[in-house]
Amino acid sequence: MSESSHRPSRPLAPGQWAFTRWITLGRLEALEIRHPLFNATLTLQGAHLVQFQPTDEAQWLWLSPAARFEPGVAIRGGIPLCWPWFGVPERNPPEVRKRIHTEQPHGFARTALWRLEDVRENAHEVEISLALDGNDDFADLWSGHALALITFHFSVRGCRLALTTTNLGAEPLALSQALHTYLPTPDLIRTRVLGLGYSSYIDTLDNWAYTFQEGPVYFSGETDRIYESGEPLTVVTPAGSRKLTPVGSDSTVVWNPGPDKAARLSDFPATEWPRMLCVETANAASDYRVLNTGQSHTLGVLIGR
Ligand SMILES: O=P(O)(O)OC[C@H]1O[C@H](O)[C@H](O)[C@@H](O)[C@@H]1O
Repeated sequence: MSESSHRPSRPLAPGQWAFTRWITLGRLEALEIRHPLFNATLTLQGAHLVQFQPTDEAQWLWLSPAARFEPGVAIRGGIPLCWPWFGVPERNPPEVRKRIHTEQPHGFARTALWRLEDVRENAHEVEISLALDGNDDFADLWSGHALALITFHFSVRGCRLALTTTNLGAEPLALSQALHTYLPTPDLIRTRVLGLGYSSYIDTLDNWAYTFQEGPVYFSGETDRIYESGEPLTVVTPAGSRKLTPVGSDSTVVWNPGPDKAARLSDFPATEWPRMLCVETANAASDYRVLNTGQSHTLGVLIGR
């Protein structure tokens, strides 16, 4: 399929969009939004939000200085979409795992080419929707037939993502997924996540042991946890705070690679781990979802002030 076929079928008359334009980011086709109130960049590959920045503010998302923008390569930073499974296949519930025919983590959506469905703009907001058909094109990786539709809503208040999955297959569909949000911090050790207190989590670094969170989440190095909570969160860093309000989620992944894993990770400078953290709005572990034929589920997050 040629790249241009992913653009809207209507001819792009000059001036059709006031704030959005096509750009090439590395070797990827992308949409750049330059609105008087905010800027954002979104690649067609992965429907990946790379950057979001209200005017005169710092970037709200962390992007690795070593991120690559190449076909088939997951972008390190921004918000990768993990779909239709989260994490390594072998750690997924049997119902999810039985459809997966690869050992690759986090599904195939983050490296697949999505198609642009809609761009809407006004003086206050920009809304962009993209779609991906999870069908036989991915048969070597996964069995299923589902439509993924993501809508990004940008305003000066923040950005809102809504990822709706519809089961188009004849059998019930079990999936896990995450909006894998990378956030910046000037200093991880002085960063905390509020809102996960009094919930249980799976500590994947402690043999997937169930553990109880007493108060705020603090970081001292590598952290990789699946919290059984979809409550609103506040991430407090020395540079300020950010609120994350999940929709359709009862699980939240909190991740930082720490020094050793950072040195092994792709497209991740070894010294960068104290300057980022991931807080991922998820349907992971026992929070996986089952959709009957024709049924939809929306996983979303509002990243706000
Ligand atoms: O390197 P990636 O495939 O992008 O995964 C990055 C990270 O994603 C999630 O946060 C998982 O919980 C981690 O275990 C994983 O290391």
